[in-house]
Amino acid sequence: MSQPHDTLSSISLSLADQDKDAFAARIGQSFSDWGFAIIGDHGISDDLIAQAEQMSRTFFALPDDVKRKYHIPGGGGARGYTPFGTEAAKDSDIHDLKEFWHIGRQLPDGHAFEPFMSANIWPEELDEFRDCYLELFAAFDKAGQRILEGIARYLSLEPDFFDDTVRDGNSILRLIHYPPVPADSPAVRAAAHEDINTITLLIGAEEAGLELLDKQGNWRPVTPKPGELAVNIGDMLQRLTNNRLPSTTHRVVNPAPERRGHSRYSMPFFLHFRPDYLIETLPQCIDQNHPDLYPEPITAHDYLMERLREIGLA
Ligand SMILES: O=C(O)CCC(=O)C(=O)O
Ligand SMILES: [Fe+2]
Repeated sequence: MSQPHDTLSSISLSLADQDKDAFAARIGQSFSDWGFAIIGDHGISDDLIAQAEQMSRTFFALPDDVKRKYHIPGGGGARGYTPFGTEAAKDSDIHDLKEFWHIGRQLPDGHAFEPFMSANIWPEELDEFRDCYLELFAAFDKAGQRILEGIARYLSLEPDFFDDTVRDGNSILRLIHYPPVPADSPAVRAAAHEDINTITLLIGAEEAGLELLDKQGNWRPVTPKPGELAVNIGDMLQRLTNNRLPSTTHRVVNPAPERRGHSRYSMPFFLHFRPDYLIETLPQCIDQNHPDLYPEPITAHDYLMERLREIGLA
């Protein structure tokens, strides 16, 4: 049962409805072995995914000057459009080969978290854009909550432990376009990095390229089937769990020569804690063999700011 599995196999989220403990054991094992899990039957409808993928293709096909109207200078890419050649991984001086759009949580007017979370902007060229991605945001939130319930059970926490920690959290839906890659490009689509947040749920990784760095130091392709999610642990959850659930380094490599002429589209949802949530090592994850690696608690917001500065986005 606790033997490390040698491949990343797909886990059905519907198992959580039939046998909560079995689901928790399987995803817990997958996350502790790999920092990743492939999740099927996640409840996000095929139609919604297809519409969202189509909308992303349509948006990124707009002329450059139209897209750039939605770039907020000095906004760190928190909302709206970030052009090709802006984001670089930590300690990297070569930019990733991608452009992206960020959608944040829609807070009701006057919400206490407004100072931490900018308002969304929407492209006026695409009528259904707002509704489509707000629906996808909500669907990701719901799937994420069910996955977090499994993680809570795995860690011997109350099953609803994470509900309050992520309520109205600073989560972000990112639409990414990786354009065709010239043969002589020195850069890669996305350089090796770790995600900063709690967990990430990704649609679109069936187009090859995503790789994780395993515990032996080898790069391994992450290959969900169409419609499945690739889910990974971020630095904030790694920190909360005293590294019991690792935030695994991953990257998106350039395609084989015959696919270089094709774009790649993906849609990660970075599920975040509430900005005021204090990330303080879980006592369940500290023992004699695992002393507390993070004796200084930090709020999710302060941690995020620290990390965004490192990648040139704050
Ligand atoms: O596009 C992908 O498959 C992964 C993207 C990613 O890792 C990220 O944006 O943090
Ligand atoms: Fe990532």
